[in-house]
Amino acid sequence: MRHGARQQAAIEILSTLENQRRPASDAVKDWMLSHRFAGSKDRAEIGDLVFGALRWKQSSAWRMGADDPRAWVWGALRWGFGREAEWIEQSCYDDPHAPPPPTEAERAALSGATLDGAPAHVRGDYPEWLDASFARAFGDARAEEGAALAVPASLDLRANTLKSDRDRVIAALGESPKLNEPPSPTPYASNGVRIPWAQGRTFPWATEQSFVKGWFEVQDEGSQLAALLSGAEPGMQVADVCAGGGGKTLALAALMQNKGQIFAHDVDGRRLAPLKERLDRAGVRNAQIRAPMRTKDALEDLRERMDVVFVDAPCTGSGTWRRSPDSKWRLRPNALLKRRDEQQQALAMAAPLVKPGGRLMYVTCSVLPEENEDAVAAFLGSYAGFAPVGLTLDAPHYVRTIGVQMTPLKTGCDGFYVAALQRTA
Ligand SMILES: C[S@@+](CC[C@H](N)C(=O)[O-])C[C@H]1O[C@@H](n2cnc3c(N)ncnc32)[C@H](O)[C@@H]1O
Repeated sequence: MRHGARQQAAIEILSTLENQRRPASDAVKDWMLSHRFAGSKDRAEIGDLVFGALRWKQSSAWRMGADDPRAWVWGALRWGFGREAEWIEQSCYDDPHAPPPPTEAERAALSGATLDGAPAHVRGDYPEWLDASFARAFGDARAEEGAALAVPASLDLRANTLKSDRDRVIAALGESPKLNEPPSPTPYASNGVRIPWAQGRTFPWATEQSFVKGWFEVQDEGSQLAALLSGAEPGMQVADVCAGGGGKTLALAALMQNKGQIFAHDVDGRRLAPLKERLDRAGVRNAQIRAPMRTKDALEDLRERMDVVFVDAPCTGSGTWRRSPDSKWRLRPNALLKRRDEQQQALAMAAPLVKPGGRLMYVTCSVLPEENEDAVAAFLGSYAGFAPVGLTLDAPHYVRTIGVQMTPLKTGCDGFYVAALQRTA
């Protein structure tokens, strides 16, 4: 396929999404299945175009003066991926399968449109209904913060110190012919490895020998820093009560060096399914998976015994919009309300497990104050015996009334919020 045909494919995929509330990745997959002639390079570039269109949808619509898939795709090409207006126009003339060439108005927009006078939610490509939340979180920097949440993200890995170390992971991956350049250390997390985003390329990390041997896990640097901030150490008793697929469990277990005990639980037992295999591959020997039980509290015997209880709370995921740009447009106010309820339930489940003097960690991959410092304040309002603890984060971040906030703009990782509470009574 030539560039024009790829643009047309992206426009078609985005048009089908217009009437359906489903993940863009599903629509891309469906299109690929029904267009078997598309090669791997086509697939990668069409995927980038679809996601790019969604990343910068509002700012593209503003600049192009039209809010439709054609405007979003060309907006992404022009201002997201930096293609010249002439290149875009020429790609339409070169190819019978391309979209009709730009009109006079479109040509003028592609060569000279700006975001002058656009409101913050348009400049920052985030939903208008979240403007008050973004203003609370970031004030005048909200458009810039939103824009940084729209840019494609690097692939971050965590070297697993139970089996390897960062230098060995970098050396092993550096030999891969599938990478343009060797990976580098992430700037703040001690075991982080970063593979920069490259247009039209996805790195098939799961087939790397070093992955199969358990040398690394895929984990954003912000998530690694959240685990480090917990203070989990060898010999401790730790409960990860929102363990899901176990990204944090694995990071916490590595910090514990197989000494002490880590308990992984989730209210949804199905989410724990991949964990056993992941723990085995990573060489973790001190983890117990505690699936929920129908008639009994699966965590009953852990009450008041834990040094650290980690709540990686269910949230909107607004801090990960770089990785799933369509989710920002699918998010609705009632989903935020639901997540806020779940956050209080998760904290209520976690609190009784903390021993006196122990720590309750509350973490989200969100930038919205409602599910971050507000959630912690609401918990503190109804539970006596916990007090916020200051956190030392050696990376640029926002300090909140309680806890710390990392963002792509400030910290260079996904938007993670972390708070630590100590049990005082
Ligand atoms: C952010 S995800 C966890 C991700 C995981 N810790 C990781 O690092 O891979 C949040 C988890 O909280 C769980 N959870 C806990 N309490 C919940 C509640 N009351 N309602 C919904 N989900 C809840 C969800 O099932 C989900 O697996």
